[in-house]
Amino acid sequence: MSNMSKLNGDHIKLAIQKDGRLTEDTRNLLRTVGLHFESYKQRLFSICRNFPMDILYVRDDDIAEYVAEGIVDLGIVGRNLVVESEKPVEEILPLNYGHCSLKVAVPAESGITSIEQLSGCNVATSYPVTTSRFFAERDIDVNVITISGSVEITPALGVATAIVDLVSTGSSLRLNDLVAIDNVLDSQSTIIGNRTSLADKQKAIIIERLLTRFRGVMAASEYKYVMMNVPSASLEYISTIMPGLKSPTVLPTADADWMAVHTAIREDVFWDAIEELKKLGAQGILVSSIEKMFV
Ligand SMILES: Nc1ncnc2c1ncn2[C@@H]1O[C@H](COP(=O)(O)OP(=O)(O)OP(=O)(O)O)[C@@H](O)[C@H]1O
Ligand SMILES: O=P(O)(O)OC[C@H]1O[C@H](OP(=O)(O)OP(=O)(O)O)[C@H](O)[C@@H]1O
Ligand SMILES: [Mg+2]
Repeated sequence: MSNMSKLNGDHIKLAIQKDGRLTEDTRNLLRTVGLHFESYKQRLFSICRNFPMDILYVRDDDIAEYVAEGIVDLGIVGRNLVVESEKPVEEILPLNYGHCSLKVAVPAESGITSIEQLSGCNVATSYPVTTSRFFAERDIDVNVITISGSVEITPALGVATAIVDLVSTGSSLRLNDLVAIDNVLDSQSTIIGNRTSLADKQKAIIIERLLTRFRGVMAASEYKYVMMNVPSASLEYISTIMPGLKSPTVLPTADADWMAVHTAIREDVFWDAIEELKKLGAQGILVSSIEKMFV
C-alpha cells in the first residue's frame, strides 16, 4: 500500500466498503454530515477537504481487522461482520441502514421446526464463527460447513440440512423454498472504533467532533418538525399528546381563538397522535424533515 504513505499523518482514517450494499448509503451519510470529498470507482482513498480525515475504500470483510490493528481509526461496517471477526473493536454508533438478520433456515418440506432437531446435521454458512458459537451455546452438536456465497442452494444440493445466512426481505429464502426457524443476530451498519485511537487525546478530539455530527444526523432522522394551528381552548390538552423535545413553541395568531404550535416530535409518536389532533380541531398541520438536530 505505497499510496497510503501519501495520507496525512494528523488526519484520522475511516474505512468504508469499496463497492457493495453499504457503499452508497455510507457515502451519502458522510456527505450529509457535511464532509466534502471526491470519490471515484477506482480510488483507494479520499481526503476530506473540510475535515481532518481520510476515507479508505476496502472489502467489508477487512474493515473490523483494519480497525482492530489500528491501520484505521474508525470503520463503517455491518455488525454481522464485526461479530464474525471476533476483533476487539468498539461498536460506537448504529447507523440505521443495512438492516438484516442472520437466521437459521431449513427446506420448507423438511418438517424441521426447531434448532434442536439439527443435532448431528450439516449446517452451511458464510458465518462459521457466529454459527458455531450459536449452536455451541445451546449445546447442539452440528457440523458447520463454510461456503463463501449462494448458501441458500446447499440444502437442495444435499450438502447441508440447514443454513445460517443473512435475510432482509426474505425473498432469497422463499425463492429456494426455505423457511427461517431461528434468529442468530440482528445487524445494521455501525461505526466501529479502535480502542487505542479512542484513548489518544488528539485523535479523540477529532473523533468526537465527527461523532457529534453523526449523532446530530441520526437524531434528526427520527424526528419531524410539526407546525399546526390549534383552537386556544384545546391547547393544554394538545400539548400533552404532542410531547416535544422540551415544551412546544406556542405563538399567537391574528385570531385570538387560535394558536400556532411548533414542535419536534418522534415520527412514530406523530403518526399515533395525528388522528387525535384532528379530533381536537388542529388545522393546517405541516410536517417537515429535520436535517440535523443537537439537543
Ligand atoms: N439482503 C441484505 N439486505 C440488507 N443488508 C444486507 C443484505 N445482505 C447483506 N447486507 C449487509 O450489507 C453488508 C455488505 O453486503 P455485500 O453483499 O455488499 O457484501 P460483500 O459482497 O461481502 O462485499 P465486499 O465486496 O465488500 O466483500 C453485509 O455484511 C450486511 O451487513
Ligand atoms: O432476504 P433477501 O432480501 O433476499 O436478502 C438476503 C440475501 O442477500 C444476501 O446476498 P447477496 O444478494 O448480497 O448475494 P451474495 O449471495 O452474493 O452474498 C444474503 O446472503 C442473502 O442471499
Ligand atoms: Mg465481503
